[in-house]
Amino acid sequence: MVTASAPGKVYLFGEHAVVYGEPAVPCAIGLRASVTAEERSAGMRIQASDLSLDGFTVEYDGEGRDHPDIDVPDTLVQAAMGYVDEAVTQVREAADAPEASFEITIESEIPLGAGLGSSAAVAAAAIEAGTRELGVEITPTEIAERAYRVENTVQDGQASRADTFCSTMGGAVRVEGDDCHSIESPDLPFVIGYDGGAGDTGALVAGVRERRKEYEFAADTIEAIGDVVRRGEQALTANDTEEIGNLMDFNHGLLSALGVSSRTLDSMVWAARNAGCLGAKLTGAGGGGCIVALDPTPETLTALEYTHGCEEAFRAELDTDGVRVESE
Ligand SMILES: Nc1ncnc2c1ncn2[C@@H]1O[C@H](COP(=O)(O)OP(=O)(O)OP(=O)(O)O)[C@@H](O)[C@H]1O
Ligand SMILES: C[C@@](O)(CCO)CC(=O)[O-]
Ligand SMILES: [Mg+2]
Repeated sequence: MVTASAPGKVYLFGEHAVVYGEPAVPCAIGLRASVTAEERSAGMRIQASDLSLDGFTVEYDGEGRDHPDIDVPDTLVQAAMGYVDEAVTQVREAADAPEASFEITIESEIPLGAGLGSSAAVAAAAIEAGTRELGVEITPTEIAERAYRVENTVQDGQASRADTFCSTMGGAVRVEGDDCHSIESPDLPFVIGYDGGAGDTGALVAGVRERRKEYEFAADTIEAIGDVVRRGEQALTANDTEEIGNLMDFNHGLLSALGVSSRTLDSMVWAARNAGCLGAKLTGAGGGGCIVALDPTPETLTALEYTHGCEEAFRAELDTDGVRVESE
């Protein structure tokens, strides 16, 4: 039995545009997803207690699938299982063990579908745990590549390597197409606001694709996000947190124009700005979920705690540890 974990992330800059080849800078944070894999002789069994309030267990054997808790909607089970199914496919391929079956248990501190990269963390941790359980050690680069394939399949062939590379390597990273590397980042005072909701990454990415097809200025907006990221990288190198904040504000406006913000995300962004943060933006796919603000003072955290629509506000720190084995 092997347990591996991987961190969630916030985007300083560049989500969505990164799907079209612009650069992005996500940073891993200290909230992790843990996946335990234990080989079984036949039939997969998956336990994912964070997926619904009551939690549920899914058993399947590759042919059909039944889930004993009949009150869990099929769509939730399907959506939920996509990432795990694909991660298991990657494990079997990496270990050259097409018949391998597992009992998989997922436990996560990362809210689901909220822009903090829960899917990438689950994929990376599942690949590490599953391959190790089969006695195969793969490099972080291969874990990142295989976790990317998981996201790309579930997101209908439209995913970037940003979330999966960041979750696998930890720390701050820069991703542009298939060019992925770790970068130096100052310790930034992240404050996260969470509206308790979620957005479907695949659907939001598809929405941006439609907008981009319909309006050429939406394509320009995506390029403008790329320009913001390039300026953001200079600000990071110069350790200029004020400028990083300004550029995060700009980035949020452009994401809003692409249609991926929401009323509560905007309220939280404005609450943070009114509290005097250095900058604030939605993080991840959007539609609902989390914003990230920079504020070394307690003001933004307090303001978010009193903001209508904000369910939870907390500080987060850059986590330099990527995917790691917890026990074997
Ligand atoms: N704890 C978990 N247990 C099982 N599956 C999970 C868990 N956390 C995430 N997942 C899978 O990831 C999906 C959510 O991924 P999605 O990409 O929509 O959001 P996210 O990764 O949290 O946010 P973003 O991609 O915007 O950063 C869930 O529907 C589920 O399939
Ligand atoms: C919206 C997106 O850019 C980030 C989701 O966390 C999608 C992706 O990069 O695959
Ligand atoms: Mg995701």
